[in-house]
Amino acid sequence: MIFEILSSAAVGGFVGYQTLKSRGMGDEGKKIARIFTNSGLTVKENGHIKTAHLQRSTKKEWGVEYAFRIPLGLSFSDFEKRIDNITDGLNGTGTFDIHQFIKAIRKLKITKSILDDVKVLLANKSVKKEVELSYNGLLIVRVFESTLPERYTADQAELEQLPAWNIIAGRTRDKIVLHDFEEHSHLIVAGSTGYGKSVFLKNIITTLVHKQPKHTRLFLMDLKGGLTFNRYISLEQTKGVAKTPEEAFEMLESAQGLMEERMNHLLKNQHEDVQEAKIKDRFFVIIDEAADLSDHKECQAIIKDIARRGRAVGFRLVYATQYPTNETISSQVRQNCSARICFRLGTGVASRAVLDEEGAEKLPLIKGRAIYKTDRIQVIQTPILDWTVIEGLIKPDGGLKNDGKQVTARREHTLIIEETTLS
Ligand SMILES: Nc1ncnc2c1ncn2[C@@H]1O[C@H](COP(=O)(O)OP(=O)(O)OP(=O)(O)O)[C@@H](O)[C@H]1O
Repeated sequence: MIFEILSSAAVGGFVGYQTLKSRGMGDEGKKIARIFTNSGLTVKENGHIKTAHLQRSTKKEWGVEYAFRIPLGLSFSDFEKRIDNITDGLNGTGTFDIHQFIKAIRKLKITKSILDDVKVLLANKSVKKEVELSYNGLLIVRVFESTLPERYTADQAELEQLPAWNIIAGRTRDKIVLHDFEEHSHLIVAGSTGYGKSVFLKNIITTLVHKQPKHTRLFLMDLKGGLTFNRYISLEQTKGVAKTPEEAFEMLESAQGLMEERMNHLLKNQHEDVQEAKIKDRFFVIIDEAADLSDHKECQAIIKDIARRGRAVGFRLVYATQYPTNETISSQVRQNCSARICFRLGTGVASRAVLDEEGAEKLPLIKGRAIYKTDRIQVIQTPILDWTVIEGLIKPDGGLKNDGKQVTARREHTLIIEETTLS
């Protein structure tokens, strides 16, 4: 089950116009307990009806965190199922803050559209708070005063601070979430068309190339025609860009050959993995629209092999698709991808094919809004890297702005696979 769930109803609300003053923290805590009781989250003990008991409430920058003790006989998932009751209860008319509303009205500029602006304020006056639930021995209810941003533009300073082999997965309301390719070697990226998969893949490539120019090696496969990776073709880190299943097969065979070579090297030197062997190079096999390879048995066999054996030898698989099903994402790939990033999907069935649970179909219609799943689940806004930022990191002609490296000449053919040495 999803540990943290956002109330999509609250997205887009005029959250800036309300504060906790409408109800004190104590009142709100009691109100949440009442919502629990009224929505049936109770047990009967010694003739008394009991629900979760409020242990503490803590004011945070982003809102208030409440910790409840769950009574024996109820579980976290019982409460999770009532997320909508909690959210709706907190956003009912009872939370309407007249003072804040008047303040908001005063802030309005007197223009022709003032009547419309007031209507919007009225329509949104009770759509304010977002709620997340999690469990750490206590039931944690986080009530947010601010919504997730609808756009998050990562800047160069943020990229510079990233630890090695980390990329920015996105941001929540209160923090930036990183994806660490050393910890979670393989990643599934899924989502309906137009919600941000390609932008996310570019974010991965740009960050890796910028941060680890000497040690990043890229096998790029774009079965949608090659446009996604167009600007990366000439990078010296790019070992090739495949655009058809045939080219992808050739590239995958080459990647598998290198993987085998590394495996033998580690075996010969009695190392368990690249970290222990202090081998710095990492090979990223990035496939955009991987569903187009799902019928290609030979490609599938190699992809599964990379997913299964790649981690120890420094191979990282990024498997992106807009058509997630049990057929397009094989069970071997799913089992070996300990991280998944899932943009909005059309159905709960599709969501289950990526996340092993529903949830992606309930994400709001916001580009870049995604569920990031590792050992926990977080709803994030993925970064959008402006081309000006990318071009600040990667020269337009394909060379890198790193260490005064030589600019690699643009290649004639897209599929060029080079030999490499262990380092
Ligand atoms: N993180 C983001 N934040 C804000 N807007 C975004 C974000 N990611 C993508 N977008 C917007 O959505 C558009 C489509 O994104 P993108 O090309 O990544 O979609 P896609 O999922 O790869 O779609 P397709 O599968 O059809 O290629 C982008 O051009 C951009 O305007």
